Order: sequence, then structure tokens, then C-alpha cells
Amino acid sequence: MTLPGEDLLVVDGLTVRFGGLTALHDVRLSVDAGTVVGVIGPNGAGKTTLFNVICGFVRPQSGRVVWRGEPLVRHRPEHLAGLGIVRTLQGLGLFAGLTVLENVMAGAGRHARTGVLPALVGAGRSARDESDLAARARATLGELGIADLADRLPGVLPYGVRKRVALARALVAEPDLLLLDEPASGLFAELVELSTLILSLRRHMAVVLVEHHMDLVMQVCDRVVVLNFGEVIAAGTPAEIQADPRVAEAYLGDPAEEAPDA
Ligand SMILES: Nc1ncnc2c1ncn2[C@@H]1O[C@H](COP(=O)(O)OP(=O)(O)OP(=O)(O)O)[C@@H](O)[C@H]1O
Repeated sequence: MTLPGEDLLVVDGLTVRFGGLTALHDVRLSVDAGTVVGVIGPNGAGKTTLFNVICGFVRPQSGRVVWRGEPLVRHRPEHLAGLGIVRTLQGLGLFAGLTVLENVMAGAGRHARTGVLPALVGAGRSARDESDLAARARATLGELGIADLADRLPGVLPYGVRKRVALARALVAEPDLLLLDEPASGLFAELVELSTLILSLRRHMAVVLVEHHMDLVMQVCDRVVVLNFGEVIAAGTPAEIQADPRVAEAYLGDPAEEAPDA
């Protein structure tokens, strides 16, 4: 158990190159238990690459990811849930042939005693495990206001509801660190609820939030890290970031983006 205020995750001097392109250059950040850290920056700044390194999808040329004081060495995405780290995907990644409830149960991660495939069909879990997990999955759907949709297939549901299902699947794993990849995209009416939810998560886990929606970032984050062309150009509280001229300048170069003081 990591206590509030302790570094849960440290990203130390990460550099990632794709051919001649430097996607991340000497990136450092740390995430304390019980905090929400925002990672923002214009398109192509390196936010997704940073998540991909933390998750083990991309190997850095140099630098390291330290989890609970231990460097993650050759870790792979499938090991993450066992470590207590869960990521939501921009593309949602729900299983079309499984109900909402089954999709959420498939996220049980380190609490499932078996691998993903047996877990999907329920093999290898006792009836007791199965019913405990189903109860937890239903409770999580209830917290997100969609318990009544447990038996539906995700494909027939609106995008905003599918996003909640994907979030429920991440939360049912009870991670210590949740990597949230653009949770607000495609949501318009539900931003207040989303910010309330993210703030409530801090009681149980740390959150790293990649998000273009600046109102949400500024409302929910304890600290914000700003990437531009793969480098950290600013880090601080939301108020410090909003007042930082380097940040405004980075966004002004990209009129399609929403600047932090918008
Ligand atoms: N697999 C890859 N191969 C080559 N270049 C890549 C690869 N992944 C990312 N890049 C490049 O690395 C840079 C950083 O991309 P990344 O997707 O991390 O940025 P981002 O901040 O997440 O952008 P966005 O906000 O548009 O999602 C970009 O120039 C991108 O084109």
C-alpha cells in the first residue's frame, strides 16, 4: 500500500525516437498516490507515446519507468493490471459479443485468478469468485449510472454510454493507477459528472489524465505537465500552468487546439 504523498509512478528521463523523429526527449514526471496528474500539449506533443511507454507498448531509447520504487524492466501491457495499473483506451476496446456486464467483468485484472481468455468464458474461476465479481461489476455500473444496461450489448448503446462501460471495466480492476486517455472526447453533456467522478477516484487511486478538454483538466488535476514537441515545457498546479506564457505560446502555434486559458 502506497501512502498519500508517496511517489507511486516516476518517469525518469524518457527519450523515444521513431526513426529521425524524437517523440519524447528527457521527459520526467512523478505521480503521487491519491493525486490526479494531467498531461496536456498540442497534437503530436508525445502524450500518447508517454502512455505507451508506461504501458510497455513502446520501449524508450533511454530513461525508465519506476513503479513503487522498482524500475519496470521489459514489462508488457498484459502485466499491467497485475501491477495495479489500468489504462482506458481512446478506441474503447469493448468486446462486441459480450454484454455490458461481461465486458466489465473481463476487466477484473489482478483480481481474476485466471488469464484473460479463460476469464472471458468464466473458466477457472469458482462460482463464488464469479458471483463476487459480477456483484462488483454491477456495483461499478451502478456508480456510473448505467446498472440498468448490464445485459445489453455495447454496440447498440450511444458512444457516451460505451465510454462509461469502458471506464467501469477499468475501475472494476481496482487499480492503484488509472491512465485515462481522453475521457471527455465525444462527451458534451456529461462533463460535470465526469469531473465529479474523477475527483472521487482520488480516494482510491492515482490518475494520469491525457485530455484536450481544458476545463476538465483545470478542474480535476492537482498537477499538470505540459508537453510540446516531446519535451516538458512546464509543470505545476493548474493556476501556474494557466499563467505560464510558454504554455500559451505552445498552443498558439496550433490554432486547432484549445489553449489552457480558454
Ligand atoms: N509508431 C510511431 N511511428 C512513428 N512516429 C510515431 C509513432 N507514434 C507516434 N509517432 C509520432 O510521434 C510524435 C508524438 O505522437 P503522439 O501520438 O505521442 O502525440 P500526442 O501528443 O498523443 O498527439 P495527439 O494529441 O494528436 O494524440 C508525433 O509526431 C507522431 O507522429
